[in-house]
Amino acid sequence: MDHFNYRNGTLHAEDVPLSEIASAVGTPVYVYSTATLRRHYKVFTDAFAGARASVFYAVKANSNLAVLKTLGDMGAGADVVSEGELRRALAAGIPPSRIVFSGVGKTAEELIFALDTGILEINVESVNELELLNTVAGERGKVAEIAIRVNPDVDAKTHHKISTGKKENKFGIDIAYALDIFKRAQAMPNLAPVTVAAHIGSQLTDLEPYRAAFQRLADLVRELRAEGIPIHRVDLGGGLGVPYAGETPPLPDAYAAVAREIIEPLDVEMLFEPGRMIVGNAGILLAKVLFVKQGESRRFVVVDAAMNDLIRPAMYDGYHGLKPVIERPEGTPMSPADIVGPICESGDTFAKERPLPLLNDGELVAFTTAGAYGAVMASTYNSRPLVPEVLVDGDRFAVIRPRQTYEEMLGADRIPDWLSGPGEQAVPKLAGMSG
Ligand SMILES: Cc1ncc(COP(=O)(O)O)c(C=O)c1O
Ligand SMILES: N[C@@H](CCCC[NH3+])C(=O)O
Repeated sequence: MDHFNYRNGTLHAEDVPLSEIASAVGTPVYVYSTATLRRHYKVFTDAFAGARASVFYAVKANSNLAVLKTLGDMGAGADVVSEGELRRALAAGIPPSRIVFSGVGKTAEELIFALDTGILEINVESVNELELLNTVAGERGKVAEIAIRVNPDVDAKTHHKISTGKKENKFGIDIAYALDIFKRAQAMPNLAPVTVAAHIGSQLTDLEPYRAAFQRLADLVRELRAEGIPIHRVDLGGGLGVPYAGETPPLPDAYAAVAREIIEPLDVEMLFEPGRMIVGNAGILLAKVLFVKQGESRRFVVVDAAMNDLIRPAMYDGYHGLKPVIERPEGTPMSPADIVGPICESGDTFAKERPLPLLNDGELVAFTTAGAYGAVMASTYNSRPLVPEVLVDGDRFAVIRPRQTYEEMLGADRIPDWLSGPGEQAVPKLAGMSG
């Protein structure tokens, strides 16, 4: 359930007409609903009521500070995957004790920053990382509590680009090596391996892969304990899917029931890292139709948003619903249309042959379920400035990230002296050219 609904014939975010946001901020613009954010966080945490469970929101899904603060104020922790995300979580007021650091390739600088910050734990994903962390922790006179992320070799049955728990994926330590590697970690003077972690993929719509993975983790915990390694937390990752196109992902209650059934008997604290499930439906991308172009065989609707603003359709063939901001009466005839952006690539297509009502030049449309992996994956490809983000709360809204200006975008580049010296022409020489 979200809070983007038609009221008086026009699409609203909570109590604010989207047309009002477009007039104030322009398009394209991401719009998020506080009520949906809060609702989804609550539904997820309620599913674990009475359990020893904590939620570490996966910052990568939407890292805007206002979004982090909204969730952090409700008690959410943060799962971060870079120093940048760690700094964001801290800036939003999330205490270090509620932060975990995942990721397959952390730098020494990032590990040091995490240690100095005193976060809850670092999720280690390779032997080399164990050694590096042991060294840097030793240099700082610390014993770091760590999780070891294992790869349980389970097929998450999701898009291959976002599946992370199969042997052929780069993530975690093969579960077959886990016992040995936990023992090595245990023997390192500056590490305390206390957590078994896994994350098998994103946008899961089936509980069975979770069941299989959790079972393997539970077996591993028993094995580790039998070897004297005192595991007291299990980090079960994130990945719960959302309905983009009529999928019926498991509800948090059903997901929680599986986790509780398999993990609770171990008497450990359960850590969860949901991202998309919390923010996906809490955001839309509001855009304007520039031109409707009738080709010989296709109707193209060219909008002012593009793949640089929302890359999911181009990258994962991701589906996002499209709603005209002005509601159409029931029974309005539909005909297929391709929704495309202005970028010079055919991949800049949001939807192909999507049944849609007639759309008019200049009218507003909303791409739905764009709160997760939308703004965070934006780029300035084709020198299109990053689009703004707006947060709605009831009948008020605030710009939580302004539109990048052309000055900011161009000002980030530097022209070296040798191109801009007096009397020189700023034409780079081809490699290998003399003179
Ligand atoms: C380690 C880790 N935790 C949590 C998540 C959050 O995933 P999702 O947004 O699918 O819940 C991800 C991304 O898939 C991840 O890599
Ligand atoms: N970016 C992906 C999800 C990646 C999950 C990262 N762990 C998507 O939009 O579906």
